Amino acid sequence: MIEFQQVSKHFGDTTAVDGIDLHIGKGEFVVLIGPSGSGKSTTLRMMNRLIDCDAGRIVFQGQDLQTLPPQALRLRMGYAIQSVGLFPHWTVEKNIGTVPRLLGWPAERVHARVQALLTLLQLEPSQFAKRFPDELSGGQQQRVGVARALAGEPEILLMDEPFGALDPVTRIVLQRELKRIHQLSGTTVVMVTHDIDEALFLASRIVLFQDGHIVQDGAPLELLARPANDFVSDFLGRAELGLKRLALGSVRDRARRSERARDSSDGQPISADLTLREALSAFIVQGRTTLPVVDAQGADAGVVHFADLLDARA
Ligand SMILES: Nc1ncnc2c1ncn2[C@@H]1O[C@H](COP(=O)(O)OP(=O)(O)OP(=O)(O)O)[C@@H](O)[C@H]1O
Repeated sequence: MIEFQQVSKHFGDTTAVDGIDLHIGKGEFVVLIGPSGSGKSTTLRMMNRLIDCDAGRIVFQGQDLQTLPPQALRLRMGYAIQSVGLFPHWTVEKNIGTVPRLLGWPAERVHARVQALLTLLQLEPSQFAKRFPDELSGGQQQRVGVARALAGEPEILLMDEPFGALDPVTRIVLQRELKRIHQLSGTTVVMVTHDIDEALFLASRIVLFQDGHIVQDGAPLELLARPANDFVSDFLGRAELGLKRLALGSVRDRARRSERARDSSDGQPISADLTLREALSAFIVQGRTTLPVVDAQGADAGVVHFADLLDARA
């Protein structure tokens, strides 16, 4: 899909990105993370040529990026940023339809796409399509920003701190939506974030930057189980590595289906959808070492034991 070969970028005396190699495959959800100033945004902006690299080569869908005109390239790539950047004098509908119109889609197709995206992002079209950006909350504006980035059916979705300015509750709701959209659409996503829990929740792969270099690149569990060095452990939160690992697993995978709770004296049932970290919390709150499990419909789904959390698999 997109490949960086020994790519560097300098701003005067500053080396923002220093000879990185990175290959992002179709359908991946890659999160770029690292301390402030480590080169994440520069790397992302080189993908849609908001910034051009000054050494190395970037190949997109088999073609050298330098041979692709930036305007045409950006119509093939969705881009969502923290400040959203909606056009203030355009309705939500017109904002979301920007790229499809530029691509020359017929009006009915643009309209249908906008309606579908509003629904996907849980903004009721009859309520929101005709509103202007200043008639929306911050979270709703972010949703419109994500819908606009997805509107032209991009080959790749680039996101720079898309949920940065949101309160923690709205942020988690939007993370869940983005995860669902990624699973449904299979769109390749590259996202920059500062939030390690957001990265662990969303990423199929995490790329950790330090001083313009990639220090580690792998699946979330791989980073947590085998951090490459002390910097990686510290960045992931050394004291909480175990808890973060638990957050990657779900009760569904550990429940003993053949066991059954006798009655409510065996504890308050927990949902099979909970993470193992949430289950740990439930064990502590209820003061028990086994808990009944129920599925999304509330039906009996077995029992989970405290000891099952210690299983090294996630
Ligand atoms: N347009 C620019 N002009 C000069 N220096 C720049 C420019 N853009 C980035 N830099 C420098 O390049 C380095 C990498 O910046 P970049 O924005 O890629 O980091 P980042 O990891 O995204 O940081 P943050 O998390 O703070 O957004 C920093 O030292 C930054 O000051």
